[in-house]
Amino acid sequence: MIKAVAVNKKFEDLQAVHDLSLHVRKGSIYGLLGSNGAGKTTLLKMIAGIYKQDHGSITVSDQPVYEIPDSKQRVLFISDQPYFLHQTSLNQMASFYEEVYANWNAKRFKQLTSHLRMDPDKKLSRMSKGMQRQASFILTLSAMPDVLILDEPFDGLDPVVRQQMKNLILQDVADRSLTLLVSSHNLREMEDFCDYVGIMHKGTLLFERDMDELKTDIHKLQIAFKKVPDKSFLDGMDVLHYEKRGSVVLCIVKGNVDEITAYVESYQPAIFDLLPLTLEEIFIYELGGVGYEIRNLIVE
Ligand SMILES: Nc1ncnc2c1ncn2[C@@H]1O[C@H](COP(=O)(O)OP(=O)(O)OP(=O)(O)O)[C@@H](O)[C@H]1O
Repeated sequence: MIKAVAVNKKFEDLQAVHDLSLHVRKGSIYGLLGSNGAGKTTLLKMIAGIYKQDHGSITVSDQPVYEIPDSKQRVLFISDQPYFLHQTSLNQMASFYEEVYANWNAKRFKQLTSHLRMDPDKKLSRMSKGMQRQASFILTLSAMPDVLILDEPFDGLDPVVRQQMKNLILQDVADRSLTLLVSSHNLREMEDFCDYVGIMHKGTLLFERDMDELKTDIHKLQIAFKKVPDKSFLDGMDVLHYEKRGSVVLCIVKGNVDEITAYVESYQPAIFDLLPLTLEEIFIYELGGVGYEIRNLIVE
């Protein structure tokens, strides 16, 4: 659905996005994580057709977004700073959206406004930051996009509204295969919300993976032995990290659960636990030093 290939973007001397390729499948939720200044917003704006890339190609449903203005009907972007026309209310913005977006759904607009208990006649500039953000969601979801691009969308929302917004999005993903690309610093929130995750660092994509695969492919082993075997024990597994504390061995390994279990049990451990890792732990072990740097920056 969204394909970026070898994309570059420079601001004067600063290479904000460097040779970046990314693929978001239709009907999936792709979480773009990364430290401050990694280039997430720049990339999202290029995918939304707001900036033009210097090199490389960006397509949505095989059409180049920047060159084909019609794609702006289907690809909508909610920025981290909501923007509304001067002195307008939600109802007035809705009239504007109705003129611009061919798929505008007035019934949905009314339902969402009432569901979120928003006053549609109140001036948006007099609303709180969180309410303005909700107004952006209402307008954007009522325009019925095929692709929604969100830049740190949940910042400034209280936990109840945060969950309501996520539920609305999930409903559109399930009902009409909405494709979502969302940037965030909040690793824990993205862990539960996304199907795919990509990590940007200094303008490049370090890592792009399916969330389920990611979690089923890497494990933490805690093994207590009566007599700890020598280090050749590790040679039979793909070990990312190893620690020995007395008779207890702690390993982070990649691979198939059944194969790892059979291998460890052949050494007749006294106690053996195989545990899942959090997304945060996976980054740290998979990305080595960069993982530590990212963890410090992107976890709340
Ligand atoms: N319009 C611009 N003009 C000049 N430099 C820019 C512009 N927009 C972004 N940059 C620079 O490009 C780099 C990437 O910025 P970007 O906003 O894309 O990062 P980000 O990952 O979204 O960061 P954050 O998480 O802090 O929002 C930064 O060094 C930023 O200063």
